[in-house]
Amino acid sequence: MVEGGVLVGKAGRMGSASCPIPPASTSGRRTRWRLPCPCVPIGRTRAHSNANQESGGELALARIPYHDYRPERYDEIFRDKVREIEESFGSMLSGVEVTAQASAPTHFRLRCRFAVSASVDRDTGETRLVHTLFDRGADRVEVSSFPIASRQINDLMPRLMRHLEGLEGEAAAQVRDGLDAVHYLGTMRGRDVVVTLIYGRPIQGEGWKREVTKLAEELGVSVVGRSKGVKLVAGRDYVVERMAVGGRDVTWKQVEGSFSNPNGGICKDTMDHICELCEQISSREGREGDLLDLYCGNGNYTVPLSRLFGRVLSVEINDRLVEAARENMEQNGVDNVTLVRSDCLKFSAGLRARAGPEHKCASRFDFSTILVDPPRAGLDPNTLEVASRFRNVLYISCNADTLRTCLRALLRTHDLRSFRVFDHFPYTKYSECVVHLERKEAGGRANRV
Ligand SMILES: C[S@@+](CC[C@H](N)C(=O)[O-])C[C@H]1O[C@@H](n2cnc3c(N)ncnc32)[C@H](O)[C@@H]1O
Repeated sequence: MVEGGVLVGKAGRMGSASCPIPPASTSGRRTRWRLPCPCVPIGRTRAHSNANQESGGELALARIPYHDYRPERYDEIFRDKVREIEESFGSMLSGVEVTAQASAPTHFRLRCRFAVSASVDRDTGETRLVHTLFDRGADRVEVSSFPIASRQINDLMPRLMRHLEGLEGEAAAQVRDGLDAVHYLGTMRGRDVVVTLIYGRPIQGEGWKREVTKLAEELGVSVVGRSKGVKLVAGRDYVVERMAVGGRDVTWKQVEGSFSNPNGGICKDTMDHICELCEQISSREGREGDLLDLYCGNGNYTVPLSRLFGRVLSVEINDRLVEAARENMEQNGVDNVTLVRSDCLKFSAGLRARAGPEHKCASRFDFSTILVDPPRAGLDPNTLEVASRFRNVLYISCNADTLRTCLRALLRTHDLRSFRVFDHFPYTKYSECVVHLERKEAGGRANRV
């Protein structure tokens, strides 16, 4: 996957005992480079020297995500992934056709993280800044291009490094020195990008901002600087995504440093699919029930779904995401959503016990459907019990293992209606599964929570 990936040595700090390259002057133009540095110069890589043991580069690539990047075999890799998922769910899927949504095989990621390393060219002696990937304690692998990332990010990567290399004096001291890592957050359309520079030393407000503003203007991006306990912003600390979902335009803000879906195209496909399921639910039931929306993040699903339900109660724990969700509702003219900042574990415990402020809040709704999009750990027992009372359960899962456990529990009260696999994370073992379950005695029991 790491096209032209070159092993550049163990992650180390310049001047540290583990690093043989001193923080030396490289030329009159560039003075000191105070960066985490590679121990093995480009061109003399450990991968090459180990070539007789392992095929070049694979030793290190195996430890980083997406090591299985083979776009020419994408269809086959995805088919295998879907087959494995189907097999692992076994009889739970009986009577239901599993459908699958493939990703674009390249340029699908809208957020990426890299370490930054200094690398000395063996031939010219020039010090270059490079993006690297590594797992804790493992060798760093130089990334010369990153074809799983969007074209926009690929275009920015070398421009950012060349800009940083060219800094001198105060600008170099403020912006380049002590830079450990760089994160990119982009969008499907437009050129909205936030670049986050992560430092291993304190950054100072005015000086850093002055120098970084020039960089931001030249590259046409926003820049966030982070060091321990400090966050500085030149421009904006969010991007605005725009998409047509379920035939309507929606826009939403995705904040730097908080969760957003990495694969924009597949995120849109997932949204379209969930809107379709909800349209089927409301046309079948002939009424607009309410929606309980747990783990709502920045409200990217909430916005398009809000028009398909009478009212929506959405819960999210992260302050910044709740704030972004609030703005996203406003921006899209949504006025039937109640947003609650709360821990879903606590919220569900209150609903299960039918007591406390959570129960009081929820009892004002007439729910037909619950949508859950939890982290990899899946649903806790309280949420599972609460979900079992709903006529319709829509479960978005990024971990087939925890989904399997939860599905086993839910199938006691519900029938599986649909199961669709979305390849949010091509070339990894992970994918997103969207499952629709309907209560066995549908229409019989009210969904009072
Ligand atoms: C897989 S993300 C889904 C977010 C959103 N649906 C989206 O697609 O962007 C899971 C979300 O759950 C939130 N979260 C994690 N643990 C939580 C908890 N205990 N209570 C409430 N929200 C939680 C995270 O902040 C994150 O926004």
